[in-house]
Amino acid sequence: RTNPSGLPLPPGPRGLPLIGNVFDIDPVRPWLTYNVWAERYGDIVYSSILGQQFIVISSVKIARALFEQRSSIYSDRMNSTLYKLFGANFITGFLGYTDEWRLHQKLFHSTLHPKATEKYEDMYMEGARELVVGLLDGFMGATGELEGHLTMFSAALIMTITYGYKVTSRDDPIVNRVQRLADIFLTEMSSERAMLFTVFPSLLHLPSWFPGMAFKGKIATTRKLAAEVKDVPFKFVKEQMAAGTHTRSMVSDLLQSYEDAIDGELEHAIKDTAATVYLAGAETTSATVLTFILAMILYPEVQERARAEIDAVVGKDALPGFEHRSSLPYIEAILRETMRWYPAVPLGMPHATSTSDSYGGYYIPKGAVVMLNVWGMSRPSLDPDAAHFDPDRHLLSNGQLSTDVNSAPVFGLGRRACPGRFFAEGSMWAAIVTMLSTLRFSPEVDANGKYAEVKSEFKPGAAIRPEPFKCCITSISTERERDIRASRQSF
Ligand code: HEM
Repeated sequence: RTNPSGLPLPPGPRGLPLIGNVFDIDPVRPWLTYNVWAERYGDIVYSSILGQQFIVISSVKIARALFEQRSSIYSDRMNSTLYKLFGANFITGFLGYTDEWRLHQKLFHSTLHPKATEKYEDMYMEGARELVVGLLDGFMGATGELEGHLTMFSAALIMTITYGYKVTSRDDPIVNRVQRLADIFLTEMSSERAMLFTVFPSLLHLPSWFPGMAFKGKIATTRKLAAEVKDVPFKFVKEQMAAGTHTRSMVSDLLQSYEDAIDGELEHAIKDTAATVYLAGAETTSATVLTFILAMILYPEVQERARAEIDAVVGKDALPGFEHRSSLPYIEAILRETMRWYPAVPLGMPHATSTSDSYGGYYIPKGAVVMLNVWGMSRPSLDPDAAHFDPDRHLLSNGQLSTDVNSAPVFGLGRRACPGRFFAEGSMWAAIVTMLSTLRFSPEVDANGKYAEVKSEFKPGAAIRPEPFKCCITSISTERERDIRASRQSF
């Protein structure tokens, strides 16, 4: 669609010529700026940065109308030369709305749809129990130490499910390599830089000694690293399969189910989707579980109520498992509330329009970047209660879970919605329920016997996560602890 009736662009802040609104936006926490804009201009706001037009949506209703009902227009991504240059253009989330993306989508769907992910439930539980034992044996209350345990939890689980590869130490070479790549992508391919080179690709010809271009010096090694991240674990699976020693995984399932149809293109796509899993899933999962622990320390009454639900449904000394999930609505509500309270990806991943459109009397240009202000939908600035962690907001008066279609889309919406959602929810549920059944989280006690203050402060990154905090972790059930240690032998 073009703009034949001369419709206006959506309202928004007036920017400076050429650079647009670049200086208006909080560079570290842009979602805070978008909340202010939503209050001032409404739920659909237009802006521009360095010539790139973008639209920010702060209402679930509008987001659904565009991303779901008009998904053929709103499912593209910003096509930055920078991604290609760094060898990051294999990542599913960066692909345009192309046949290559459709193939990735099909592969993800066949292994990660809700029914298919049930086959990973034992692995989620195994990971959760390893995490609990790690916290009981190795956690000394030091700042930052908690992050290490959670990073290990999500990395090990992702490697097991994706490649059937067992990670046993924090120095694992395969995990180190992919984590290094994730760190480089995060620092060198910021959205602002990606946008700049999308609008002015010729700037990329400037030499690396030119101010602001030093990142070019890292391109060759990053591309090599990206190739290794895709090839090394994939080769591991193929070798294990050839020797008949492989354990079931996403990659082995895909290789087996497409056995007769495998050609170069398909093999390439399997490698790329598998490597995407760590880059998309590791930080988001560990950050969300860390947020959960912070909430439990700040809201001890929620922790106690959760424990009472587990004891009543599962039995005082028995261990919870997936067979209990549907009978534990309060635990499910805690998981939902954790993702609402501090959504790990507060602006989702930007979509882009593949043709022009109009909505609500406004013109939406082709090629505009369209962002979901998930933060604003989760925490409307006009709701004084929004900062409060309250799982009850997800429950009906009869104690059952609500099916609120207006809840913030923390996994995105439409055809580009997160394909790892069920994997993420299953693994986080296993971690949360296992920890609540065996551990108590509390603030650290200082030399005078007083609880140290814990603040809810968060830092941005690939996923936003709490600033390091100190805490105490104690075992609350010797029976469950014993059974967890014993069950690890059988995995
Ligand atoms: C708490 C955990 C997670 C959160 C909060 C999360 C959130 C998101 C969000 C907001 C998007 C953008 C959706 C959109 O564009 O509308 C996304 C995309 C994506 N996520 Fe997740 N995610 C999580 C875990 C995972 C896991 C475990 C995987 C592993 C398979 C994964 C794989 C992906 C992929 C491949 C995309 C890109 C989809 C596409 O562009 O078509 N995510 N995720």
